[in-house]
Amino acid sequence: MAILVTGGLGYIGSHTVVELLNNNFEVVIVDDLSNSEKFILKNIEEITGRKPVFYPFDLKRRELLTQVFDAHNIEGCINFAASKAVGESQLKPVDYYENNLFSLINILQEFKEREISNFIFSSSCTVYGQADTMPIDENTPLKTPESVYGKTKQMGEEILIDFAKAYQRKITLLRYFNPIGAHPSAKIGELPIGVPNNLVPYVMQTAAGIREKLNIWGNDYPTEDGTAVRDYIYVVDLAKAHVAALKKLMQITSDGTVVDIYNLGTGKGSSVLEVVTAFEIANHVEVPYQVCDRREGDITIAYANADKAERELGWKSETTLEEALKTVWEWQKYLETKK
Ligand SMILES: NC(=O)c1ccc[n+]([C@@H]2O[C@H](COP(=O)([O-])OP(=O)(O)OC[C@H]3O[C@@H](n4cnc5c(N)ncnc54)[C@H](O)[C@@H]3O)[C@@H](O)[C@H]2O)c1
Ligand SMILES: O=c1ccn([C@@H]2O[C@H](COP(=O)(O)OP(=O)(O)O[C@H]3O[C@H](CO)[C@H](O)[C@H](O)[C@H]3O)[C@@H](O)[C@H]2O)c(=O)[nH]1
Repeated sequence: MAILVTGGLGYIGSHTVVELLNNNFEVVIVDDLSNSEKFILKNIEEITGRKPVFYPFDLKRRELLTQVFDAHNIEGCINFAASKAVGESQLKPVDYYENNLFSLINILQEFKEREISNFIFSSSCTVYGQADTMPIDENTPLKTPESVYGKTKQMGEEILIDFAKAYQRKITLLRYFNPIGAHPSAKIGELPIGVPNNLVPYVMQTAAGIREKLNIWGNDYPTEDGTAVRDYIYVVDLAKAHVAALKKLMQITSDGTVVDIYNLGTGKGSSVLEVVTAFEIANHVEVPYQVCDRREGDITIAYANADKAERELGWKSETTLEEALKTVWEWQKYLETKK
């Protein structure tokens, strides 16, 4: 019996594969390497001493996916594979809908035909938009996301709920807040391909001298220091939540529909300036910055109420912001050795 992990060589996927292997799951990865690199597979093997099965192809190729389901006894899927750049999604909407939704539908067709259950979906707190109250729990009303990327997440959730209801299957939607950090071994982390859009990779590259200055997008928000607030969750903690969610889903033996939804965050909001300062203190480096206009589409504040995950999955975030930011710097040093 094996778990299919799509996008398993990507940032969150690779950390989750490590946790799955450490928990003795058999893992089958499908990843087309569109936003990841093959050396991550070797490093996963070095960290865990175990070898996941790996297929390098695009999930939109249904016939290849069918062969994977024929070859392995798949009993569940964690679906990370998706395109995730918010700005790019506005410029290439059709490509984003195609990649994020066709991939999902192809997997669900296999599930449907083979009576497989246990599906875990990577969703995002972007489905809440700018929530009216903080912290954000799972009952906070959803808003139409600003970006095409966000819409693919909301549509993905709806497709999965309909799938679970119609075919009596078990699904879990995990809404991540802002994942950061790298594995303590510094052998896997977020690959900086091109100019980073996200805060922490940009901070990392600025500290390393790859970027001259961090642009802080706005200091006129109605927050304590004027910069926007997010909930930064350590990626290894996030990976562990997937294992907990999968175990819970697999333990449910009764036939029938199960739709579980969990917010995964720390419960604590940090401003952009707080992240910059924490990075400097944790790593004894300087992060030069300048304040610029707000970035279009950004919200003011988002942080999670993750009590439901603690109650029902026995999971909670354990790593502090400073600890997580230390692993970011170790990862940057590792990347320099690979040049
Ligand atoms: N990183 C975040 O801030 C964040 C926040 C919320 C939700 N998410 C979601 O979590 C998931 C994982 O994010 P990540 O940060 O690890 O991204 P990532 O880009 O590092 O990983 C995604 C992986 O999927 C692969 N992939 C993409 N399209 C594919 C396809 N059609 N066929 C096969 N492989 C394909 C890529 O090569 C990559 O390795 C995504 O669904 C993302 O939308 C991420
Ligand atoms: O160079 C930068 C990059 C970011 N920021 C600021 O840092 C904060 C965090 O920005 P990120 O881009 O790291 O994260 P977002 O919260 O904007 O978006 C991320 O989290 C979302 C969920 O809320 C989606 O999942 C999305 O895919 C993912 O990129 C924002 O206030 C942003 O304006 C800067 O000031 N400078």
